[in-house]
Amino acid sequence: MGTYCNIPLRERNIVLIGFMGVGKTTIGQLVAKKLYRDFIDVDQEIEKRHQMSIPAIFEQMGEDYFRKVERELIVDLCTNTRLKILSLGGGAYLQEEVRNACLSHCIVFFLDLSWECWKERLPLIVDNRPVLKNKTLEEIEQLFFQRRNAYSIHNSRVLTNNLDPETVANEIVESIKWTWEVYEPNE
Ligand SMILES: Nc1ncnc2c1ncn2[C@@H]1O[C@H](COP(=O)(O)OP(=O)(O)OP(=O)(O)O)[C@@H](O)[C@H]1O
Ligand SMILES: O=C(O)C1=C[C@@H](O)[C@@H](O)[C@H](O)C1
Ligand SMILES: [Mg+2]
Repeated sequence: MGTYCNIPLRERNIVLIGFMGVGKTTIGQLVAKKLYRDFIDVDQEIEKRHQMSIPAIFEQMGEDYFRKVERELIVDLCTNTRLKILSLGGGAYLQEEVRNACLSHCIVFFLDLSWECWKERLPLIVDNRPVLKNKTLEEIEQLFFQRRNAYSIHNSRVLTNNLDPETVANEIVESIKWTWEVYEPNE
């Protein structure tokens, strides 16, 4: 765990990363409840601040604008808040500045899912994820594997294949409590 960070482990934000639809929003909410912490979903926060849906922001303001807003919000949350559960949008972690902010201030969990399992999720999410719009399944598969390079830089990975959200959330909570106990045991 980064020794250059002076925030106690127990106070660091917990960040969930991973491809669209792996469950960052669903599972982040559950983790927050279980740890009695505030939950912030970066996509939802951007929608709230703009009073617009993500697809509308992409359409009317463009992806570059969205990425800038996303980056600035995440860097701000990582730098200026503690004790939160943060679920990122699926593409946020592709930005180096986002990775650096998350890795230097927070504990980063990569929610992983096999391509075979992910494909079954596609119908649930395809309508409101602009990045998937007009892409063939082959193109989405390419994106899925390309993005793994960025997601592979994390503190902890949870493989979620065939696990329900509750089970994944419990695994994350156990893992984080283990980390706290090992690195910062209570007196
Ligand atoms: N472990 C799971 N098992 C089955 N379905 C799940 C699981 N986790 C999430 N889902 C379902 O998959 C869909 C996408 O989940 P969710 O919105 O949490 O993904 P996400 O990672 O936040 O996506 P995005 O990157 O686009 O924000 C939802 O319909 C959710 O109910
Ligand atoms: O993976 C992506 O690039 C995205 C994922 C969503 O969470 C949203 O942030 C948006 O639809 C872009
Ligand atoms: Mg989400």
